[in-house]
Amino acid sequence: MKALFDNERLASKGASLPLPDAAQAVSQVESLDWQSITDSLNDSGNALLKNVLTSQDCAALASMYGDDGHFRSRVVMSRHGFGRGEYKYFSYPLPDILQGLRSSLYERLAPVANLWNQQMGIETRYPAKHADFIERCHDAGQLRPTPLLLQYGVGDYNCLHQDLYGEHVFPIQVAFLLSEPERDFTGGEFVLTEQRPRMQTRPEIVPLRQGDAVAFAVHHRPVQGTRGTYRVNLRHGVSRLRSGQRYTVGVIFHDAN
Ligand SMILES: O=C(O)CCC(=O)C(=O)O
Ligand SMILES: [Fe+2]
Repeated sequence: MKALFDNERLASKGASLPLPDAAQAVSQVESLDWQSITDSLNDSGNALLKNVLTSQDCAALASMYGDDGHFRSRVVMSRHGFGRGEYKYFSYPLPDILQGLRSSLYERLAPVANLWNQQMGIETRYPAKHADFIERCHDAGQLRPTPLLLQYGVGDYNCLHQDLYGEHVFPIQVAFLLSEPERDFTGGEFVLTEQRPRMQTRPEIVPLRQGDAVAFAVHHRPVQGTRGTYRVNLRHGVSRLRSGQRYTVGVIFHDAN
């Protein structure tokens, strides 16, 4: 339980650890097996990205929670019926590690997003570079950064939802687990549901460890059926924490109105 108390102490004091270096995290992203991640996204709408962040990166990111200089706003989930727990949206400029992860992940995911749109008969195509997609968001008035840091304590949970913030949507997002299951917290599973036309909803738990990430569909994805392609509707959330404290970083590629 030591790490938990360290996190708690840091968060409550508002002390941040030294900022992690972006270069190592980006090279970790680049060394992942993107063919198998792409296959997993196409087959099941989500993919596990193992060991992207070191435990030091995770501790440094979680410790930012107490330092309001990094954030543009704070949301207490129970006030909005979103669940229980809270989160803060980062402000621009993002910490280097998040800026680096956001653009390197985008470059790998954009081809998958383009294939999905083609299969779903959606005309939108995504440029190769994240900066060009962000310019499209900003030109449409979606100016506010969406990457966020979430904090859960005992009894907290995140209701099933979709992170849509305006007309422009990048259809895949990524969440990083900063805490270690069974050591720092119990419960608190990352949950995905997939609603298929005229069928019952399919649940899935993604078994994340500290430093892992999950890439998943924001709202729809194509599924190949016997009579052609159909669209399924996805939501994600977090089951109730039974004990401890859990931090995550969410990387959403579109900006918000
Ligand atoms: O805390 C989590 O695992 C889920 C976070 C989330 O909703 C998001 O990253 O959009
Ligand atoms: Fe979310």
